[in-house]
Amino acid sequence: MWRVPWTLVARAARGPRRPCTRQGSGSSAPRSGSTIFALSSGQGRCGIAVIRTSGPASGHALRSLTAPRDLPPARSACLRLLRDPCSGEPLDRALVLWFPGPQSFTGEDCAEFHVHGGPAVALAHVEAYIDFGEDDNLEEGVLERADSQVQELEVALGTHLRDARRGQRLRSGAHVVVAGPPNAGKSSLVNLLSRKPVSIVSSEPGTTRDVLETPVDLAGFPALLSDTAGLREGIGPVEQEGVRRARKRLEQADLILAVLDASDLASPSSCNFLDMVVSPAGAESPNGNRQRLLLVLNKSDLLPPGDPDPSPDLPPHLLLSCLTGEGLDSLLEALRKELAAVCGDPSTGPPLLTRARHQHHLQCCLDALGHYKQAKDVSLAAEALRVARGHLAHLTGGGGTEEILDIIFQDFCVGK
Ligand SMILES: Nc1nc2c(ncn2[C@@H]2O[C@H](COP(=O)(O)OP(=O)(O)OP(=O)(O)O)[C@@H](O)[C@H]2O)c(=O)[nH]1
Ligand SMILES: [K+]
Ligand SMILES: [Mg+2]
Repeated sequence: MWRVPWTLVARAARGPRRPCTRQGSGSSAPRSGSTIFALSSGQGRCGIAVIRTSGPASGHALRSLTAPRDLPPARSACLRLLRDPCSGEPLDRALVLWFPGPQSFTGEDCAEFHVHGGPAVALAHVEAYIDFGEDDNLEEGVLERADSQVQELEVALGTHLRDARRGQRLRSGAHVVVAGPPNAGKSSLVNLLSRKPVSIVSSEPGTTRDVLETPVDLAGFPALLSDTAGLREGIGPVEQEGVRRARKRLEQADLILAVLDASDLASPSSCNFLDMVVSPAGAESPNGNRQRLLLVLNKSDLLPPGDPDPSPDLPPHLLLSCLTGEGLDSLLEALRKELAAVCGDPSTGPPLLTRARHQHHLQCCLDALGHYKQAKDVSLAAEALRVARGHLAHLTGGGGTEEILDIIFQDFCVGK
């Protein structure tokens, strides 16, 4: 909910339906051609919402909402009082920007409105009830409205917080663990993906004994790639420790790259790895998550020609030859899809919380909203909202006491 109704910007962008009687608006009728408008800030509730218009009526929309002042200088942010173009009623004090075409993102005339919203308006409703509850002018259902807005805010914050880990992965890198039986070509794959000789490669099974980490750019995503010891039983104490560490690393993986030797799928170590690592990853864990895993059948160059898939019964898999590089492009494409899901794709998904500070304040805000719901007394409920607002203000810098009083007088016509 914004203090400037969205529909008003829409109406202004379409041009006036009936003549405005306000004096000195200076607004000229829009030129022909359609003007579009959209909320261009992120999804969900926010302290400031940005509404953008593009098209010939943008200048008209901006002029009529900021009348009697004229258009701000091009491409400079200006603070303006926004008013309902017809009634002249003040709506919000907002930052506005004017981008005359063709020097704009779209090439057309564009305008931006940075308007207030969010917690100050939820909180103002409750405070109005406390301070002016006896007032006949106070609208019915104010508290019910506040309750439902708190509920919406809770849902939106919960969604953002669940995204937090994805944001952290995007910043610090997803943990991608390469695992498989001895000699499957795990180290060869790590070297291929990191484009440098990170791990020793040899024909001797049990070459890699410890976890070897290397930061890499995997299909455009930052990742921490770990090479691990081949998983097998009946070995000496040093290799056993390597296997223990490999298993531990597998538990922490955001994505497992499971490597098998395509020419050796029937061996006990391959079967054992399929049973112990690959099959369980397909099953849902008690918390409803699935371990992400890409199954790679390496050494495809050793397969007899004309036998494209050595094992159609296996779970979905990719064929690869680290020796020839065949299948690498398909693997990178599969990695890109998996990592976009793990890290979140910043170009398409909701805004990601990449900072621990953001996460902390959003969690505290969510806790305070929980206290609001439990509060038996309306003053305690308002105090909980004040705390919630304080945490959000750390992120947005808005929603002060004056702003709240402003909304009380504006929305509820009290004291008049
Ligand atoms: N033909 C063929 N040989 C490969 C391929 N990839 C790896 N190799 C060979 O397979 C052997 C084992 O490779 P590594 O990369 O050391 O295998 P690993 O899984 O790391 O082995 P451990 O660390 O001992 O568990 C080496 O001789 C590699 O040259 C491939 O695609 N084709
Ligand atoms: K080896
Ligand atoms: Mg190795």
